[in-house]
Amino acid sequence: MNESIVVTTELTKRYREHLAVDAVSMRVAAGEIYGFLGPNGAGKTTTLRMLAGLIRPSAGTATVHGLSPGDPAVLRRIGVLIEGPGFYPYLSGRANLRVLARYRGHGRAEVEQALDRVGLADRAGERFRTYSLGMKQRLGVGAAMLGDPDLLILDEPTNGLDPAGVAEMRTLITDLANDGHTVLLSSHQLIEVQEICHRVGVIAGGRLLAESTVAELRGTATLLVRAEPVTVALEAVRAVTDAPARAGAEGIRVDTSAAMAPEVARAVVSAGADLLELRVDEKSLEEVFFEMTAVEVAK
Ligand SMILES: Nc1ncnc2c1ncn2[C@@H]1O[C@H](COP(=O)(O)OP(=O)(O)OP(=O)(O)O)[C@@H](O)[C@H]1O
Repeated sequence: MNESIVVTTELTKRYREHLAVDAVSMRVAAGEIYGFLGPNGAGKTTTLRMLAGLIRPSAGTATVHGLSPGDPAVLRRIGVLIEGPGFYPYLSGRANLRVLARYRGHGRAEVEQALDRVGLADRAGERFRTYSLGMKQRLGVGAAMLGDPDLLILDEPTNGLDPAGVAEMRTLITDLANDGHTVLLSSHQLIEVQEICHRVGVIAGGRLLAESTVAELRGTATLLVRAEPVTVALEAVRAVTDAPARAGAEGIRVDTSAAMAPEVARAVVSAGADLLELRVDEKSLEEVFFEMTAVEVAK
């Protein structure tokens, strides 16, 4: 894997007796889109705030580009969108970014570059209050993009967007990663995470339950075989694979890769059974996520 940009070790945040983030050890590699995934109140925003240097951990450590999160050298290299920057409704998108740019020591050229990156160059002269929610969110990403930082930390960038807005944001984030930016985003919208993130960290109740690629998280695929008679088919399946196979109401489930499908089909047919259906049934990230977080809640 590429060089790690963000590394946390047992990172913890406690608010009085409440453990908001509980010993989280995570790693975000250069150039990847890392999805921080969890239900409401899981501890996503609190973790991102610690990484952005906005709040201090109660215990554990975090480094960004090998340095402490609040270090000025780090702040120059990261762009943050957490709980939306406050934009002035009566100023244009461009004027809003200019206000922020002046405050952060960036010039007008950087404002134009950021507007261009988030696809708002054509509408930059219009007042912020006339923007759609999707445009407002993109302006937020534009604000984070000022100075072209190499790491973007985006808290729920698609929150409240309609499907078209979600799709636009997804394209924007993918484009940014293709241009070499590293993106750490949080979300409870599993579908988008599944589609655009290279790796995900699943958090619930303050604890990081898993960190892996989406494919690894989903585990092996299941082949679903509907055939008659079931007993003949099950025996045939077991003769060609050692993978666990069981007959249930839907048919026979075989926990194996999709590549086994032709061999399983041949075995069932040559054993004399009628093959009614054969499909590869992959768990969606959503199913995995609910299974994992339900276990955590039940503890
Ligand atoms: N400043 C604070 N004081 C006390 N408790 C807090 C504070 N900030 C967050 N918490 C609590 O810490 C827990 C984690 O909150 P956090 O905002 O990090 O979750 P989240 O995963 O971002 O959820 P959401 O998607 O709802 O924003 C919650 O129970 C929250 O109430």
